[in-house]
Amino acid sequence: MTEAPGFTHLPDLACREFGGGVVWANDELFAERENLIKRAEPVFDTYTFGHKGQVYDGWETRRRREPGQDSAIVRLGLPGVVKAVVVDTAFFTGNYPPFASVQATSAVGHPDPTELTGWEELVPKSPLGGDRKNSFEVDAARRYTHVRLTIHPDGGVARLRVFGEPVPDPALLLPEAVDLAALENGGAVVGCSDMFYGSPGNLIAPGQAAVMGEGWETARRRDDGNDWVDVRLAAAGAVRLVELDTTHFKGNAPGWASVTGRDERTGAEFPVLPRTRLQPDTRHRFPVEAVPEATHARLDIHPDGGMARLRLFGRLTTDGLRAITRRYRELS
Ligand SMILES: NC(=O)NC(NC(N)=O)C(=O)[O-]
Repeated sequence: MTEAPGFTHLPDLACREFGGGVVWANDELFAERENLIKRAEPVFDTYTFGHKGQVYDGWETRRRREPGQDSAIVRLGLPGVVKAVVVDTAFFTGNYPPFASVQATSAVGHPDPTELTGWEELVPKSPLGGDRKNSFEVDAARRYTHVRLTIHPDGGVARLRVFGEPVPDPALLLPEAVDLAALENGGAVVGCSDMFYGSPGNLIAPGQAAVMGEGWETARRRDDGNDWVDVRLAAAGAVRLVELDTTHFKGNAPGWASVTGRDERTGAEFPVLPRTRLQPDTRHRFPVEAVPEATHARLDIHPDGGMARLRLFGRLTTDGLRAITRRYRELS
């Protein structure tokens, strides 16, 4: 164990605010895994007992009665090269894990946690101190997407920080693309199947959704149909990248989604994104092969559920840009 203050100026690639998620843990009886990547420093109140025991601001597993270890998997919000890991055991004194190890892997697309393979060791099984920041330098020149914290044999960890340098996927970098669906660019929701719990207008709002209530959410379907939303694009354009963000929708993300383009001038309809499996609480990004220009797009979710944001990045056509310019001049 070493002090690594030289790395703490780097971004925390796991941080919730950067899109990180604790996608799996084998146990979280005493305290929920999501606490591990909260940006705020951990806090503690004495004598706050809930149904399961003392309340801790961290991830805490039950006391093992058989040999073994406990693990939690974090999807990095910013995939990249890891330079240092901090296992912060703040306020865990009689119940911190005496040892921890950290593994990482690099996955393509949007896998289910059970599909992750190829784990590589970032930090070997190392002793931890209680109620302190345990820092470990990492020497691995590789882009990782997921990190797995393993505690030996059990106990509580307040925060896991993964300091490093982001490495973007060039397939997701589109020069000159704008969000054709965005409210701020002139996009509008013009129809939807259901808006029982949340307005579909939220899908195209600026910024990220802070909570589930800032997204679009339908009621549970009890028939064989599916929910959908229809968006009028800012102007005519060709979609190159679809972003479907299910952040905050953990037990109620749709299982699958598809996007269909439509050109209202000709009546043509064409697939933009075929029916694709979705993960809970994930900002999915799907590059799109060349598709015709559209004035509208319909998002179908199967069968129901909720979504935080829909982004349709693409290039405006010359006609589309002309229409936006004309409107701006007429109204300025
Ligand atoms: N007082 C405790 O913290 N006990 C237990 N933990 C919680 N959260 O209650 C334990 O056994 O580790």
